Amino acid sequence: MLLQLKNVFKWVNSGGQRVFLLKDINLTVEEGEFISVMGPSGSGKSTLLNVIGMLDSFDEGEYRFLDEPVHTLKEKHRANLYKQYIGFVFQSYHLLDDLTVQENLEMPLLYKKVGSSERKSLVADTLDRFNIVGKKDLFPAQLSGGQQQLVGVARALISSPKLVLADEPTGNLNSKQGEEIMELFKQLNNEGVTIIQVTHSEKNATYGSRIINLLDGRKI
Ligand SMILES: Nc1ncnc2c1ncn2[C@@H]1O[C@H](COP(=O)(O)OP(=O)(O)OP(=O)(O)O)[C@@H](O)[C@H]1O
Repeated sequence: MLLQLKNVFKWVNSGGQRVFLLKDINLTVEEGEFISVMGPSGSGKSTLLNVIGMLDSFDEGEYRFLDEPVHTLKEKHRANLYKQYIGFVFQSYHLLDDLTVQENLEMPLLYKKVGSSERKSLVADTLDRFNIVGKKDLFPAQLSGGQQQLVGVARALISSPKLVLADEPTGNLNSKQGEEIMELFKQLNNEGVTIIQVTHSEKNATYGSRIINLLDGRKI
C-alpha cells in the first residue's frame, strides 16, 4: 500500500457555518495504480490532490503515506516526505519566473540533495527526453503555454518520484501535445510509478486503471 486516507474531512468556516471541501473520504492507493479523479467543477478534486500531496492540511481523519502517519508529522518531516517521493504537475505551471528552464529543472534535485555532477547529467538527460535542449537558457515568460507545461511535467519527473500528482496536466496543451503527455504517463506507470491525475477528459481517464468520482466533496 502506498497511501491511505481514512474518514478525511476538510472544511472552511464561512459566516459561522462549516463549508465542507472534503467529506468523509476513504481511499487506499496501491503502488503502481493509475487513478483519475473526476467530477464537476468545485467538487473538491484539486483539494483532494493537494491533501494527498501534503500541500493542504485537513481537519479530521487520518492519512498514511508509506506507513508514515502524515496527520501527526511535524511540518519539516512532512515536507521531506513529499520532496522525496512526490512529483507535482500543476494546471498553472508554477515555474519559477526568475529561473531559466535548466534551473527550474534542477530545483527538485536540490531539494533531494542530489550532488552537482549527477544533477547536471539528470538535467541534460531530461532536456533531451523532452526535446527542450534549445530552451534551456530561456525564462518561463519566453516560452509558449504548451512549452511551459512541458517543462512543468519534466520538472515533476526529473527526480524519479514514486507518486506523480497531476492536476489537469494537459489543460493547456494542444491535442497532440496532450496525447504525448498521456503516453508518457502511461509509460511511467508501466515502469511502476503511481499516478493520480485530475481530469475532465473522458479520453485522458481511459489511460488510467481506476476512476474516483467526486461530488460536493464526497466520493460517489
Ligand atoms: N480555502 C478555501 N476557502 C473557501 N473555499 C474554498 C477554499 N478552497 C477551495 N474552496 C472551495 O471548495 C470547492 C472545491 O474546490 P476545488 O478547487 O477542490 O474543486 P475542483 O473540483 O478542483 O474544481 P475545478 O474543476 O473547477 O478545478 C470549491 O467550491 C472552492 O471554491
